[in-house]
Amino acid sequence: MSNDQSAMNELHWLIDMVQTIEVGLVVLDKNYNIQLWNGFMENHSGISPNAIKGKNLFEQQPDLPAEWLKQKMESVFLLKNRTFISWEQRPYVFKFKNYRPITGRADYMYQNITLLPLASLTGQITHISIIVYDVTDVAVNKMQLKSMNQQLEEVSQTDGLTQLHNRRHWQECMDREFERNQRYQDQATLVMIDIDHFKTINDKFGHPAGDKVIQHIAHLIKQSLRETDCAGRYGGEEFAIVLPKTTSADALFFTERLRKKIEQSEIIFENRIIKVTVSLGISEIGSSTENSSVWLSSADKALYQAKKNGRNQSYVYDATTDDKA
Ligand SMILES: Nc1nc2c(ncn2[C@@H]2O[C@H](COP(=O)(O)OP(=O)(O)OP(=O)(O)O)[C@@H](O)[C@H]2O)c(=O)[nH]1
Repeated sequence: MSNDQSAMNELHWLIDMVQTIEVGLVVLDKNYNIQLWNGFMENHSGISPNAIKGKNLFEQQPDLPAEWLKQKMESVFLLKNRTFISWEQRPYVFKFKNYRPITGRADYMYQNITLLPLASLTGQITHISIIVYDVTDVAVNKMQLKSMNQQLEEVSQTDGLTQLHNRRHWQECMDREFERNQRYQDQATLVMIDIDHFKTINDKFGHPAGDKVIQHIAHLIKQSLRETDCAGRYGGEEFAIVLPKTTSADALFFTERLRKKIEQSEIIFENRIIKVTVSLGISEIGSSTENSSVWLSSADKALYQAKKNGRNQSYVYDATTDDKA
């Protein structure tokens, strides 16, 4: 075979490969007129190379992000460097429908794109190539994994019975708020809530009824919170709330409103009416609150005092009478 024949064969093979490869290939001149549009592009756009050749890309594909893409291509022409566009930066450039059955959850094909400067025989950059990779499978897998990790993280931070933060995560919230408070010299108050005579409820109505009472209280707590408040189930029938930017006087308004709401509410369990009350301990960060453990224990002392004073009430921690509490 002569050299000429061999070169012709190679060219023929290359053209065949360009047409059938599972990657989109487009060549444009400086005016964005299409010089090459391979089989992949035809299959996904429904437009044949013959129909589109010589025509302006942006007129033929009106869904393209024209200004943004032109800017990218201008810099490729200017700097003579290739540019890479990831699906994470922009899910797709060409709006091609996704037909893959496994990745049926994605409406459009996710794409990685390379913009490649093409030099003429004289070394000038006269054309640009757009290479389109279908990365729908990778993108969908990655997004599924991310959403599963988010769900796992949420589950690991949530109390199963009440959907409030669990103790560990709530404690992280409290530590963070304490540190923020120390840095900005702000106000913050901690509230501990305990259901009164809960053992009696369990004994009288049974453990499932007790669980329903816990859920009911958690629901009323959630209803009363602001976006920035952080509430958790601290123990069996004990709840804890961090109220950022709140003084103990303001917290007392909050706890009394919540306490009355709980007192006035009823839980129906197997056609029986259960009524409960709660006791609440309040502690604002003050000069003697050395660390978050001290903050927590002062709210606990206030709660103890509320119980001691007869239950169904709020009690504000007072550092000056701490010994007596
Ligand atoms: N149903 C149910 N009961 C729980 C759960 N966790 C803890 N308890 C029960 O809660 C009761 C707590 O009782 P105590 O700590 O003695 O206090 P109390 O009866 O609430 O009385 P005071 O707090 O002094 O008003 C115990 O009987 C625990 O078994 C839970 O998840 N579900």
